[in-house]
Amino acid sequence: MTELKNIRNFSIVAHIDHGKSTLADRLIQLTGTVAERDMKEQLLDAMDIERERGITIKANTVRIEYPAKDGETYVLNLIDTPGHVDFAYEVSRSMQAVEGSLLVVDASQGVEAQTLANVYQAIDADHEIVPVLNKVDLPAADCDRVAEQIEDVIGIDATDAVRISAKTGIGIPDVLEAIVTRLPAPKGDRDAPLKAMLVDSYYDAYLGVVVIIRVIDGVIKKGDRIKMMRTGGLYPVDRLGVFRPAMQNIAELGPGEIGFLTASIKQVRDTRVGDTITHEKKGCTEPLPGFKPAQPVVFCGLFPVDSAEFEDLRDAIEKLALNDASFSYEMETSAALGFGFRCGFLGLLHLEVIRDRLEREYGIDLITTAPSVIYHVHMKDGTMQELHNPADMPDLTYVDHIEEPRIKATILVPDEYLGDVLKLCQDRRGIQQDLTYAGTRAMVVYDLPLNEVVFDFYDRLKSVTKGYASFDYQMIGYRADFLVKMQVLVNDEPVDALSTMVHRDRAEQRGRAMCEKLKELIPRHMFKIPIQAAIGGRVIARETLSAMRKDVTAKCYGGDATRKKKLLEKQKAGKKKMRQFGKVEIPQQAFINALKMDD
Ligand SMILES: Nc1nc2c(ncn2[C@@H]2O[C@H](COP(=O)(O)OP(=O)(O)OP(=O)(O)O)[C@@H](O)[C@H]2O)c(=O)[nH]1
Repeated sequence: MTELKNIRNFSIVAHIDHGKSTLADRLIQLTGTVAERDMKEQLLDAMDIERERGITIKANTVRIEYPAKDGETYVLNLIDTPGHVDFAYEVSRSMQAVEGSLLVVDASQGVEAQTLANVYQAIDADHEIVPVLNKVDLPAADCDRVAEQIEDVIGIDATDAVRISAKTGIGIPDVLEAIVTRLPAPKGDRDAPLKAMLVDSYYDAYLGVVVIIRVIDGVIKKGDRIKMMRTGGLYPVDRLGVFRPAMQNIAELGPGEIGFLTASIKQVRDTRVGDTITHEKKGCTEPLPGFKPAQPVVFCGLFPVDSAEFEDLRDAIEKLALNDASFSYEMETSAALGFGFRCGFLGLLHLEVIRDRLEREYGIDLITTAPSVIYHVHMKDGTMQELHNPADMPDLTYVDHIEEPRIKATILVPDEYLGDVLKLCQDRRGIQQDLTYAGTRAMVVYDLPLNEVVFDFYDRLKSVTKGYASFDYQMIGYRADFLVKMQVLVNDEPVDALSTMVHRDRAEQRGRAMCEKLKELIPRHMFKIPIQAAIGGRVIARETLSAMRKDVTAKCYGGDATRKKKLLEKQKAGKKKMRQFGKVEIPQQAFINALKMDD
């Protein structure tokens, strides 16, 4: 066990491509955690395993031993954090598990959108922050300007920013010294009852569920019987260890330490990020504050393009769910799409990640239906139903009112794009709460319906701001509004998968846009296809996709007029038949693209 004063726990925050992974590799290499000649092999190994098992190894924590200039040897624990708003809760938990952050900024680029979102999380967690200017080897690097920018925009002192090149190795020893001298040691009480935070967990094919923990107080040993305070689960600790970065067993973990345990836990679902782990007997009484169970907020249907692949899809979804507690699913059938699953996600990125993995790793072509949020449908008899799928909307005569989830969205944007951002938020039924400036960046806070954000808000925001806006949100609760279910009828048949909930005032506009889009997206058939949007029984928008005309008379060179007429009549009858029974083929991308609004 390491003494508290010789431990430093930290994370690295950075914008994509600013060099976070390269720096982490360098730190590991320089401290001999991995012998030089093993370096490549080690990293490759991990990737192979990842590929082989078809899972992402989530545990990106590593323990480094560093003999500092003061003659003492320090244990440095690095925790990697996911970098997207969907995982904001996971990020905030990992941030709680460490005392400091390295803020890596590319000295040739400067502070960018994600730098801000991530660094504010670190500030919220009361971290000591060491700014690191990376890529000083590049001719375009301008450390003084970027240091000034960090001070202006983020408001932290950057006079002592460490200047490095993670690529060539310049300055890496200074980073290690800065970690030891500028970040605080953790606090904790060895003699208090065990209190540890569950930071993360993942499924390993050989070891089962591996749980990453940060010990706050007390000591955990192999063989101890532990209790998860939120879920109530009781387990004996089979194995205790640290990542260096390969797994290494260890006899005990004390206050301030970060490591992993395995305890015959069957599924990742049985572990909850942010839970408090203590001893079954003589445990601590108060769990750690701030625990929030992962709650899916965005739902959509996933259907196989080829219905024969339904069983494969089921297998794949079950496998993914084992490793992801925040993802939920249940079977669903749709008249248009057959058998599939209604799945719940933490947000849109999460949805995309899962969909991508199903397609790429499991080779299943999918139809994704319109994402939806959970509505609260208040019935006239005083009861409330949660609506996850617009297709399940109860009969309106029994409905009193409908509430929708709202979010508080914080957007940081260079001021030249502010106008576009305000317009976008306004278009999405946003209510402005705040507008302030930090340097040349504006920070706007909006109260927005989640419904208006789940679809393509983030894409639109990125496109109107050329990628310079950062966006973060939190749920703030439910509020009633005039919401209706809009159905889409293709060839007079309602297509459930295209049903959406919309605000009544926007329904016509949305309906029209959707019908126009579908007209472009559905290929012509041999018959005429009406495409309609309707609320209840009332059609509010309509387009007609004209038929592909097959000229049956073309073959009758000359010939007499009656024969031509006969043939045309036959064709008409045939068309009628098809119109009646005809099945319209709606291409896969139509389900998603029809909903993209061009504002
Ligand atoms: N010239 C130069 N290139 C660097 C330096 N550090 C990193 N790079 C390069 O920058 C690119 C991004 O580096 P990564 O370490 O993958 O960045 P990251 O922040 O981890 O990016 P993500 O993993 O995508 O979040 C890579 O091509 C690196 O080789 C540096 O000091 N100098």
